[in-house]
Amino acid sequence: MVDTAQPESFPISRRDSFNTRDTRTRNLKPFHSGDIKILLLENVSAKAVDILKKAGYQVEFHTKALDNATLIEKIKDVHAVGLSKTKLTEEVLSHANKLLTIGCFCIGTNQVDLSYAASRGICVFNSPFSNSRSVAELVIAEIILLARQLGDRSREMHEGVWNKVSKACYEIRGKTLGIIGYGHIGTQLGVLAEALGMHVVWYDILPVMPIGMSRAANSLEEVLAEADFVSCHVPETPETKDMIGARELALMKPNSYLINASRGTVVDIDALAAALNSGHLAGAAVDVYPTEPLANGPGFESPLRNCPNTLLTPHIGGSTEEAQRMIGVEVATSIVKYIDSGASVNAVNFAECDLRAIPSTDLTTVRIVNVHQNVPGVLRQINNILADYNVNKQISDSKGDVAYFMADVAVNDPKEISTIYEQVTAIQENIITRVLF
Ligand SMILES: NC(=O)c1ccc[n+]([C@@H]2O[C@H](COP(=O)([O-])OP(=O)(O)OC[C@H]3O[C@@H](n4cnc5c(N)ncnc54)[C@H](O)[C@@H]3O)[C@@H](O)[C@H]2O)c1
Ligand SMILES: O=C(O)CC[C@@H](O)C(=O)O
Repeated sequence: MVDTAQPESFPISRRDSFNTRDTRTRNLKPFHSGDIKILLLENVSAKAVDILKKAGYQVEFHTKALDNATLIEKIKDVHAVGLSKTKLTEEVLSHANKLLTIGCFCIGTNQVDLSYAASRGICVFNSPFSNSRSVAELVIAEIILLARQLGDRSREMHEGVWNKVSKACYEIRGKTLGIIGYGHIGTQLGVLAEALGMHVVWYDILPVMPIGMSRAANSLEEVLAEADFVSCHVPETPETKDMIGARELALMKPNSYLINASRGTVVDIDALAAALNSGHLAGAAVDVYPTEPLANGPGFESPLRNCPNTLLTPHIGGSTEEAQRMIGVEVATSIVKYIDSGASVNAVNFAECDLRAIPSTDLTTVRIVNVHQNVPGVLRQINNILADYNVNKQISDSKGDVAYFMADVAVNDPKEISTIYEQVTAIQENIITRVLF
């Protein structure tokens, strides 16, 4: 496979080009930083822009998503893309000639074709829990708003209608919260709900330790039958598609409430609208939709518009200053570490590998970073190439069909860097090879 990922400033052949800025460990770089181009979409945090610029990269920043044609044009020439909801399908990624890494500045990674990206040697990072607390706090607010019908009361007041009622308005103390998906967000939510006096019952496909007084249910159905409020916190997978449909809504207690701040595919929206309009459910809060607009503005359509006691928010579960700042730092740092030193720790579609840093006194060691097809015999070929060198350390791991390899190799003459690079790149199963020094 042809490797076009090595920036044009590679290879160099002068020993004085070894980077020795750090006094204790070498900062590895195979290229002039200015060659590295980063495309940032959808207004990712200014913190991320700072980190990527400080790394010396060229950063192109967009506040909004790009249309598909523009995205395809731009992705041809960049080494990293940062996004939140933009879809990077196989079709889009097939145009990426230089792309090394994708940063999802969010938790969900369902917008990227992860396995196709891996097959092209593109390492994808996300921020697995930086916005979990923000989502959990929003859901807590929604539980209280629904129980008190605050959405409807506020709308009526804005329309000039005074409507003081207490009928079917409740405290949440002593009520049962059912959590579907007891992961980062589900567990945070459970802790907050218990602090407000709620009972918590949850369902997860994994055997997770219950936190506080919460209790694991044996099935989804058990949660639906018991809970006054049901809140979904599962990822988008084939198994979670329409996980809450007409059957599941019918199993929920009369006058209970449904909350979905996970993914729009998890709840059948038409069935939910029917359950609200019939009065079976007393209310719902929805933050995510099967299809979502790419830009702010009018024109949002949904069968849920005008349903009674229904809170609709524009996918803002993780939209707080705190969360966006933390996500910006975490994902931008992962991108820099991957580009500059090959570390794939926290990758979602790659084996996670890292090697300890090279001491600043060691001016002869280079780092070989290689992505290859995970088939027998490739490591033997790589190690045959490295056989005449002193390999200080190496690591290899695989995920599915793709394997990742890193080795720190002492070279006698910087000219050998190009030789190693060319030989490893020539291996038939090679996907991407980089030499960092
Ligand atoms: N609204 C927002 O702005 C917003 C913000 C962050 C995350 N999210 C969404 O919330 C989802 C959950 O986030 P998280 O950080 O808690 O993820 P997580 O991976 O920590 O937890 C998800 C949990 O769901 C469980 N699960 C998976 N499939 C299941 C199934 N079929 N039935 C029951 N449980 C199942 C998993 O075992 C896991 O424990 C994310 O995948 C993302 O799509 C939305
Ligand atoms: O804020 C966003 O764009 C995405 C938030 C959320 O859905 C996530 O997956 O982290």
